[in-house]
Amino acid sequence: MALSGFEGFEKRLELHFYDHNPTINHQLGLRKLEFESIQQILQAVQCTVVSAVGNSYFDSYVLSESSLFVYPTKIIIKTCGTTQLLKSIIPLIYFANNHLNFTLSSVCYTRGSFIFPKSQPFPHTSFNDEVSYLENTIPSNLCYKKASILPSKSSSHSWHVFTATQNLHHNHRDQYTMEICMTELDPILAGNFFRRPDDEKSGHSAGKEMTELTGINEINKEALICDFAFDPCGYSMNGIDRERYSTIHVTPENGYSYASFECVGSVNNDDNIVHVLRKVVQIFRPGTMSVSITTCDEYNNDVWRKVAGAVEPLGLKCRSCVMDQFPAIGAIVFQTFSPIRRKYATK
Ligand SMILES: C[S@+](CC[C@H](N)C(=O)[O-])C[C@H]1O[C@@H](n2cnc3c(N)ncnc32)[C@H](O)[C@@H]1O
Repeated sequence: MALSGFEGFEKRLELHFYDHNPTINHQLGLRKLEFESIQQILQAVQCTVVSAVGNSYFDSYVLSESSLFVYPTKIIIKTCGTTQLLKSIIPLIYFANNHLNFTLSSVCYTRGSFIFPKSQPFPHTSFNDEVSYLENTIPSNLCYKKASILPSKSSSHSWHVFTATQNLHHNHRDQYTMEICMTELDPILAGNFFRRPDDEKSGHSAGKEMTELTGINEINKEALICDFAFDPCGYSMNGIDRERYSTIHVTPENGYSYASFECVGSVNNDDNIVHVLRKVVQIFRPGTMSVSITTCDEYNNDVWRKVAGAVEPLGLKCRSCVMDQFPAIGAIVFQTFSPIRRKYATK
């Protein structure tokens, strides 16, 4: 941990691969990578697996610093603290290529603004360094590239995005990814993510207790939840529901409290966005919250209204809203919110 405090803001990488031998790899694809290979990739990042669970669609790992999801042709890896996430790219490409004959076809890197930027090691020392590292690391077939910082009125919340793809075809037209970052959590609610001293519980059973006490289990009642409570505080969970993941990570320490929520969903069922946003706000009551939604261009025209309409009745006000387009990835709408008054509405 940095001397200043734990860096909650995660770095997130989503990598898509092209499978040259779909008949040999069957439907498992990247899920066939051996656990030793995954451990080597995580060693480069400097984190470890805390627990793992899978279903017939994908494998989900809770990490010492956040989460990893492995689908047949897609990997999502999200890490916080002072981890070196971008160092996973070279071993990932190596294992996917040499063990499975997969080729990297797209990269999407996103992150918020670090609370302790000076504590970050290379290549996370600045967004410029991250972009240079990415450009020097990814193969040349990923020729459609874009780097952008989506600003907000609050200097502590801006959204850093780098994308690179090998073609302009949009693969997931009916899917959205929602990434929520929250700071200045309500101190009483943040207290739910501290363990009682000498509780003698395992990280798993203490995590399960936090999941139920806070209502995290009600965000998606269909999801299988893999949760973990750190000692003396901190919480991580992955939810798996058919082909969809969700994930929450909490750094509850006062002064640099932070929580994140991320999920994927279908644009055809966007009522879910409203339900999820409202639950998340009620669990953390943040002082500042950012919401980033990535999806196909057409849908994003009115998603910002849906997001604002979900959280404004709870006492939050939209302070900024920007949109940017990325080749093949789609549009990203980035909004920030803070309470109208210090006190939240109770409904
Ligand atoms: C790994 S968790 C959740 C990560 C998530 N990205 C976040 O910060 O919100 C981080 C929280 O757990 C605490 N923690 C306790 N032991 C830890 C450990 N061994 N590794 C990482 N975090 C630990 C940190 O102080 C922090 O409050």
